[in-house]
Amino acid sequence: MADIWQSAMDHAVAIARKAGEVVREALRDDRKVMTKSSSVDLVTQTDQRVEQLIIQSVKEKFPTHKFIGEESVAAGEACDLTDSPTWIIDPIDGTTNFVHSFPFVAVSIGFSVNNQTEFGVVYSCLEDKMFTARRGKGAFCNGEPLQVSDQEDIKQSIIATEFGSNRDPEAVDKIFSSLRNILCIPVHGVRSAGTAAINMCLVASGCVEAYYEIGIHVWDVAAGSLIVSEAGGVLMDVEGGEVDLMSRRIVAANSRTIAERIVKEIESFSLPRDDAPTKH
Ligand SMILES: O=P([O-])([O-])O[C@@H]1[C@@H](O)[C@H](O)[C@@H](O)[C@H](O)[C@@H]1O
Ligand SMILES: [Mg+2]
Ligand SMILES: [Mg+2]
Repeated sequence: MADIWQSAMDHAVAIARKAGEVVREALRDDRKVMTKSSSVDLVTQTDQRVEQLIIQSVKEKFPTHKFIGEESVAAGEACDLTDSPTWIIDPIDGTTNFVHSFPFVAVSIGFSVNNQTEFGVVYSCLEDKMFTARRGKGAFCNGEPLQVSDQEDIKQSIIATEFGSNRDPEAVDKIFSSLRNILCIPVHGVRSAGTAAINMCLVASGCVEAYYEIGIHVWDVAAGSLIVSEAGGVLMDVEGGEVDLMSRRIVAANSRTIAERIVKEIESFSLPRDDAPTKH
């Protein structure tokens, strides 16, 4: 039976690759850096240009589809996920890396229908790695199948996390307390790619056993979540319940065993949900 979303996924792959060319080109120029929620929450004109490139191209082919775009939300658009076909876009995941020419920068495009992610595309622009997943049909990198690590011993594992852009001392204390707890299990190591989407693709590729973070947004993880699941991985909330992509918290792991072991060490805290009503 024909897959009604195949043409949309094909478009996502094509536009992600084109966006990656824009990102690589922009790395050759000076980047005008602006800030959003704080002095360390960076955005550039390239983030904004790439998001508009993706959205305009989709509107031409799929005029009834909806969007959740990081920079559109930053400009005041709603972050509401409905049953409608919705493109969940992070035009540059790893903007701080992009500003500093640190070589892990991704374009992330998730696609949701009836509140279920149907496909995810993460293009690692400088590695030229196209990570894709279609619900129920596996996860791939440049067409090669992905499989999570089979490591079940946390003490033989590498764990990825990020420190985000939250500099509130109480939050930072919990972030570092969780990091200390996990490091002292002990694990083999902790890594930060600087982008949630690439961290999740590293889980899907079997390079790290788990990634966790409190502070992410739905656009950071929508595509990566399906790529992890379709590679045989597990998603969980940082307190062990079902993952909620709007909750700003996630654990993505190769197995429930590793996920539950990580959860035990995390000092969790809550943040306003992505879909919380915006205060006017
Ligand atoms: O802003 P951006 O580069 O698209 O996304 C980034 C995320 O990928 C990362 O996990 C988080 O720690 C950063 O604070 C930032 O949110
Ligand atoms: Mg992001
Ligand atoms: Mg971004």
